[in-house]
Amino acid sequence: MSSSSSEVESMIFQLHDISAITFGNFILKSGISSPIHIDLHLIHLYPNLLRLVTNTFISTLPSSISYDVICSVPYTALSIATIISYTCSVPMFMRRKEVNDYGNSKLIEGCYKIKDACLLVDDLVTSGMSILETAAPLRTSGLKVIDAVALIDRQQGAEENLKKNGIRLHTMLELTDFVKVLKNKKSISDETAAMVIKFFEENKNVYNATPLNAIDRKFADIGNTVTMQYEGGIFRILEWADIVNCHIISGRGTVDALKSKGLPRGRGLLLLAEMSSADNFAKGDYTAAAVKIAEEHSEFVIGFISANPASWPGSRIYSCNPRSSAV
Ligand SMILES: O=c1ccn([C@@H]2O[C@H](COP(=O)(O)O)[C@@H](O)[C@H]2O)c(=O)[nH]1
Repeated sequence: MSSSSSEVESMIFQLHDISAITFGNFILKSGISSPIHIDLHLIHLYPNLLRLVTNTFISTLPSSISYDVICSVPYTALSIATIISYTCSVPMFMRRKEVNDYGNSKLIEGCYKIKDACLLVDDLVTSGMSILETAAPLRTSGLKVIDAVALIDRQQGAEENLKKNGIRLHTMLELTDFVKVLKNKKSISDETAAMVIKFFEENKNVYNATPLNAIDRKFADIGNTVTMQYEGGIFRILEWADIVNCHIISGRGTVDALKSKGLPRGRGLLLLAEMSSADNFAKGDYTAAAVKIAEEHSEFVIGFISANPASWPGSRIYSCNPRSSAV
């Protein structure tokens, strides 16, 4: 069974009525501002609408994809994924955004087997970053992540971004269709509709336009301390910094600790392999140790800070001069 256009239209009007579709000026996760915003978490307050949304989702799931387990992108899609799991009798597990200091401290909750094909479920995609942030720890845990489904596509680069990262995106509805339906029924003015359609025409790829945030924090302490420095304090670096850097003077525990927090969020790390100050100790065996640690953490360490990268093996993906302003 597939959803009729009248069911889809009814869903769009109800979403608009409960202010799950709003028009104004909103900053998105990708950093861009948008004249339209969708808040699908509101559907949890309206059981009939939740049923309509999840039925639409289930009836439009492509029959071509095969999967053993499903996992939601935290957290709005969690209830949608739960209902899909229940209705289709497919096991589900959950990926947390953060590991709690209490309880079982698990990042991934639920049953799965290594090499299981996992279908990711999201409510809405813009750049596709949330799906990638969810896929990274699952892949590290041995799951295959090849397909992702989302109810709404804002058509702003997610499909291309995910394809580059080996994930096929299947979406049910496009956000511009919402605008057209609301305009046709005079629920929004022609001017608002025209402004929003123009915005989408001019912002087709927010992923490529999104700048990375980096901080020259140079973490150096033991694991427990850098964990607190990374996620806590007044700066809450983990929340916003895509790339951080660290010394390896305390050993690989520093990198282990940063990775445990950063990798699930799709963050990256640069290791200080060399320094430029007179009489510094970051050379020879020290630099070689940095390379070894980087290789052991290759899914998280994206490169090095290095004074003379051409002079030693391993200055692979990205190397940045210690005096550079890039980090
Ligand atoms: O109108 C919107 C736009 C975005 N969201 C939330 O953002 C992520 C999707 O953004 P990506 O850039 O694809 O990561 C999605 O999970 C939404 O929760 C939104 O709610 N409404």
